[in-house]
Amino acid sequence: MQFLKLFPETHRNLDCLKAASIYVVISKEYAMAGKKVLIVYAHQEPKSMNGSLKNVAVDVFQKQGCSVDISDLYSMNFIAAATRNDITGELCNPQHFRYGAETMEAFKKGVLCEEIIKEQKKVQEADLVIFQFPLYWFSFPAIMKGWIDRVFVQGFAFDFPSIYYNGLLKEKLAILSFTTGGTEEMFSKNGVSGDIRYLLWPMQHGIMHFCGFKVLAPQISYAPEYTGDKERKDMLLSWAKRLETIWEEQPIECTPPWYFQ
Ligand SMILES: Cc1cc2nc3c(=O)[nH]c(=O)nc-3n(C[C@H](O)[C@H](O)[C@H](O)COP(=O)(O)OP(=O)(O)OC[C@H]3O[C@@H](n4cnc5c(N)ncnc54)[C@H](O)[C@@H]3O)c2cc1C
Ligand SMILES: [Zn+2]
Repeated sequence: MQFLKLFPETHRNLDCLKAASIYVVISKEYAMAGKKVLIVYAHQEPKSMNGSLKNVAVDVFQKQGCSVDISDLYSMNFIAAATRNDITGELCNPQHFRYGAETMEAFKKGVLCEEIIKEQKKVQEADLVIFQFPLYWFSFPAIMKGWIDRVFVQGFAFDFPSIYYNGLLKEKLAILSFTTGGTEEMFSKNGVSGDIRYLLWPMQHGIMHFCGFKVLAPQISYAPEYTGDKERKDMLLSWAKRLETIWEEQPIECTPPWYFQ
């Protein structure tokens, strides 16, 4: 108060400051309100931890006024295998089938199968793609890997030389949110499974970054089957908390030192 008497101008300045901070809050909300999120979700059981993590994300984004699309791969009976059936038109070379070359051509001609076209549209519209899955053999479950194999077609997700920082999906963000069987300690540098970042290299760098995505730090929910209910609730809360400010996050520096140093 003494300070305000000495500097009466400050009243006005404080009002300006208040107005500015309200403006920042409103503009932040405005900025995230129109955002579009795609959750690519791979779990067979809605009551699973992965199911709960997916639901938490849907809740938070809907509260933010974002639109959320979900590709629930098991419910969709999504086909994991990359085959000739993915091309509905004539093949360029039926004598020697090359999946990559044929799907690239089919993408250009608009003759990929309906299932792939639908998923590509969802990716195209999304600002952020979240991959929600249980870790299977240090990687994605087959159904999700199949989604990647079939949806991230050359010409759509990447081309040459449009890879990594020039990948065709470079305006988008990606996050891997996954659960593990192993504990955090097992996935440490000196643990039996080695640093979790070693296995993130093919998934985050080899796939997401290759296609141009800006990669946000992964959300790892360690060993939910082996912790108590309180710990699981905390994992869900920390995901919800993180998602509240997800649009302000900076991507990781997705280069070898992040993974291997
Ligand atoms: C083929 C295969 C390969 C695998 N490879 C690996 C591997 O390489 N490395 C590795 O570490 N692990 C591996 N695993 C283990 C796997 O990653 C874990 O089993 C999985 O991540 C656990 O997640 P979940 O969602 O399936 O758990 P769930 O068993 O579905 O859930 C765990 C617990 O959370 C509870 N829960 C759900 N929702 C809530 C809620 N809202 N609040 C409180 N509790 C809740 C459930 O009731 C349950 O008790 C593998 C598993 C398989 C089948
Ligand atoms: Zn990278």
